[in-house]
Amino acid sequence: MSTALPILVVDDDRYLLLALRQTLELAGFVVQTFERSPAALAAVLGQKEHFAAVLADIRMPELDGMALLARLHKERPELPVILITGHGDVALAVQAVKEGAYDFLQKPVDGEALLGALGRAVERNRLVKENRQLQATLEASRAERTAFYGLVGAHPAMRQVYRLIETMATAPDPVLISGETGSGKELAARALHALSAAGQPFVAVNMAALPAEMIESELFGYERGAFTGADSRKAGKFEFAGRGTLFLDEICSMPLHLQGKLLRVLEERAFCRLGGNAAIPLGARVISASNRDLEGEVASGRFRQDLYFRLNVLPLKIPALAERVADIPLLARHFAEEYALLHGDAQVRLEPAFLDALSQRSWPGNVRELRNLVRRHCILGGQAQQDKAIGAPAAALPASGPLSTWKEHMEREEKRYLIEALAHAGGQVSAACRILGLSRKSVYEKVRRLGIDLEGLRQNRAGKNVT
Ligand SMILES: Nc1ncnc2c1ncn2[C@@H]1O[C@H](COP(=O)(O)OP(=O)(O)OP(=O)(O)O)[C@@H](O)[C@H]1O
Repeated sequence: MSTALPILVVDDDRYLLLALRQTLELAGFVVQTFERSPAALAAVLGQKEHFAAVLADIRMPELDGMALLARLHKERPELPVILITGHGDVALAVQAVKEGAYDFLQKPVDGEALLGALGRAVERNRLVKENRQLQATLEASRAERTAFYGLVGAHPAMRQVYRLIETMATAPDPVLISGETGSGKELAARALHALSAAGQPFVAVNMAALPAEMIESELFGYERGAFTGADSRKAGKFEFAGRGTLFLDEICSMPLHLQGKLLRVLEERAFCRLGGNAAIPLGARVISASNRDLEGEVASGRFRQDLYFRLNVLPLKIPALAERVADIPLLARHFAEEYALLHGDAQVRLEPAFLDALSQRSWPGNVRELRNLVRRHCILGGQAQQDKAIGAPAAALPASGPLSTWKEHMEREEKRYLIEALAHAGGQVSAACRILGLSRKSVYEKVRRLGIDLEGLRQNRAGKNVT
């Protein structure tokens, strides 16, 4: 410990003052003494000296030690004050410590006890100051943040999101993330997970991408024989999530009858596999997300109000890209860098005109759409036709492809999933039924409705067997 620290000593007893000065100076402190406490107070508040500690007699005329302590504690709360008390003053000294004194010493003052108390006091003072400096540095770097756990953005609205995520990470309650499609809801969920359950599983389930009949078994798992095709026990997403995070994306697509079941699970914090009775404790935190207005869904009776309240304990709104246009160049450069890194290419320079044009067009697909457009730009390079369009004034800019309707999107997903299962089953419908947990009737209905070439899938499989 450096001992060249300034200590203020105040005592109306001139002899004691002299003795204290000698002891402290011998120990290497720089000592300033006062016989009158108002002068001592003025020296501290006058800011001429930054004392490391104050040593004051408790009994003094004019301003006594307790009154001096009260003033110092109010105006310089971090400055340690040690009071010197007489024999009969122990109760008063205890009171002084309650009111903020760092310590007290009894007369006659023992040199060793004095140096010990002072050493501890200045050390604490140093730590408090250091901590304050660290906090200030941290605050400054927070205020300048341009990225946060995979989320890129320096707009105040995004910095507010970062702060909220940090706060929400300290509580175990459900979080409901809202925001337009492609605005970064899943990334926000992953950031929350990284801060609250790093090292534990993050399990994401997209309610809109799963056929309605499969959602229940996907979430809760099943016991052998729970339904036709359930020939072995299977764990569900709740189980896989363990003590981590279960991310329920597009929660508004959850069928009504399952919403009641999810509500019960969240309230009882336990669930059963389908066809089973054993209650499995729910250890994971549930984060849900919706790009539709859930309150509107509740009003129209498509979403249970009680479940909405249960999921929306901590609401987190991700702003649309249109609300943070200033972040577009930063995001575009980030995606160009990401592309170069992934493909081992030299980084594409993004021309100011290109960045300007990006900032002027509209982004119905939000950051996802921006990412796709920047990637296309990186792939096609400066000469490509698209580039001309991308670099053109806003009015001439095409969207990065028309968005399909909800129904078209769902049918595409359904078809893709069915083809995957059928291909996996070698075109055998009965085997695909087992994988999908669907009846033959409903698989044939889907094959017909979605125009899937079952024969082609079978031949493809046969061809593969031959070669
Ligand atoms: N702030 C961001 N910084 C960097 N990348 C982002 C940001 N926001 C979104 N992205 C990227 O955009 C894409 C879409 O993000 P994400 O899946 O999190 O959006 P979402 O809101 O969950 O979309 P949806 O509602 O369609 O499920 C991802 O590739 C993601 O990495």
